[in-house]
Amino acid sequence: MPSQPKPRLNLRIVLLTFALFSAAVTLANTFWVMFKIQKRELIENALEGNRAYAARIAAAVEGVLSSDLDRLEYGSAIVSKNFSDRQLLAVEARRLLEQDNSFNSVLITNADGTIVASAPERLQLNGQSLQSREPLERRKPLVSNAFHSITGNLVVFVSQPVFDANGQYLGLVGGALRLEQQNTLQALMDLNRRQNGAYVYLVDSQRRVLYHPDPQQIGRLIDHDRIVDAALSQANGSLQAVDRDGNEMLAGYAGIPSSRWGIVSQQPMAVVQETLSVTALKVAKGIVPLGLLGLLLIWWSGSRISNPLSRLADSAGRLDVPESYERISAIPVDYLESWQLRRALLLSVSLLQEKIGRLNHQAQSDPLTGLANRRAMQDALTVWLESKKTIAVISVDIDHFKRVNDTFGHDVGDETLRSVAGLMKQNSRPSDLLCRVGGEEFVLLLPDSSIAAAVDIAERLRLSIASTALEAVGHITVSLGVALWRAGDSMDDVFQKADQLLYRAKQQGRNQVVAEQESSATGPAS
Ligand SMILES: Nc1nc2c(ncn2[C@@H]2O[C@H](COP(=O)(O)OP(=O)(O)OP(=O)(O)O)[C@@H](O)[C@H]2O)c(=O)[nH]1
Repeated sequence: MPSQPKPRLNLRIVLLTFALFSAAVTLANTFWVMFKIQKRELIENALEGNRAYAARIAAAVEGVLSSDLDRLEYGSAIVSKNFSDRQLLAVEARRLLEQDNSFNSVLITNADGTIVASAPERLQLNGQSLQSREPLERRKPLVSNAFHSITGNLVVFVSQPVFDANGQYLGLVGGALRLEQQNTLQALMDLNRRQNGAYVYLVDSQRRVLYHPDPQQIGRLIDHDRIVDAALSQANGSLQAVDRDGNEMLAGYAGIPSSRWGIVSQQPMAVVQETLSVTALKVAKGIVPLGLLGLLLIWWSGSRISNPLSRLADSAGRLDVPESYERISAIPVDYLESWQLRRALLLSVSLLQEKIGRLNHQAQSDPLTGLANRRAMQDALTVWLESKKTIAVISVDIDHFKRVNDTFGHDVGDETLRSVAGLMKQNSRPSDLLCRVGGEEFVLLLPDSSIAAAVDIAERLRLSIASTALEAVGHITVSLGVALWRAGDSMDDVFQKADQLLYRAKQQGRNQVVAEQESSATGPAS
């Protein structure tokens, strides 16, 4: 099977990363959508506000101009009755000027455009020619575009033609509005100054600025500006566009039909962006604590979900450890999948440990007799030498076992070995360890035993074997050597001693026990 590298990510990291990532994306998305909606709304509101504002100002300007025309029409009617009376014309010009603040100067010209009366008189305009020829040619009520007057001021000229009773054109009565000076138009516009970076300006049909909150801009020509184009089309609407100075603007526009002028009310997009940034910051401040709480909650619940799985996975890698079953049982399982996994693992632990136990038993026992083998004896001694004060060692060897084999065959020999093992079990305590260490050699280890107690057991075993008639073989005997290990002794020396005592028992005629200290053999069974 091809070996794959061990994955470095664990479930907890995957789960938490995914959950936190999803939450963060959802939060960011919500914030982004809110931001977009808010932006759209602010833009639409600004556009609609400017459109409505431009329409309102246009209507007001239209009202001012039409009332100026009305006043001049009235003056025209008065002077037409006696146009040759210069005194009358002068009085009427003064009256029109002083009536209110509508005009900065009032002129009356004859049909050639020569000024025949004017106010204020200090300007001394009488006898000079009218700069703008258009009103003379058109012979209609007219609001001009801006132009430079005789005195060099930038003005617009509002005029009414003067006809006699026969309909003959006599000249005109007109009022000049100086764009840089206070007049009703200026007063109206100044009254309507706007907040939040928004402002209004007025252009004539030739794109010249007639009013602007920044006086520097008055008289300037605005070419190539979509917003001005829209205003001069005389429609009322709104537009998001870049102005001539390269600033993105949210503009409303409206036309003034009597003069073909246009009004623009506009607000830099940057102001909306700024409002938006402030709102976004407020929203973020509101969202962040709640968002953090949510993320903490996800972190906590993610940990709770993944914790049992992590612990189960960790335990799955160490099923062979003896305390596995208890450790896995202690893992809390709150949901079905973890419960199923725990149950499966517990089952695996039981099966595995049962199998390990079986293998251990097989590895540590003698297959013929079922007694412990040398390895098991070593393992037991490793533990006992640490914890026991004494261990009695009884070495057992069957007498003339070769004869059994030779006489009855190997199988009967094996059966005899099994019978001797059975008798050894019968004559020992559960705490004793019975081992087969060679062909027909056995060792009994008796923990916490005295030499006398060990001799008793050895003797009982000898008698038991000698008195038992085995099938096919009949009676056999064993010889035994008994030695005692005390804490601090060398175990190898004690085994050697037990073997020497056994050898002595053989030499002394077999079927007897020879123990240390007394060094006396208990006599053979008679
Ligand atoms: N059937 C059988 N015989 C075995 C086994 N292991 C060893 N033997 C035999 O046990 C016999 C041991 O014989 P010896 O060591 O000469 O000693 P003995 O005949 O018992 O004589 P003494 O020990 O001096 O009383 C040999 O014939 C071995 O072949 C076994 O597993 N099964």
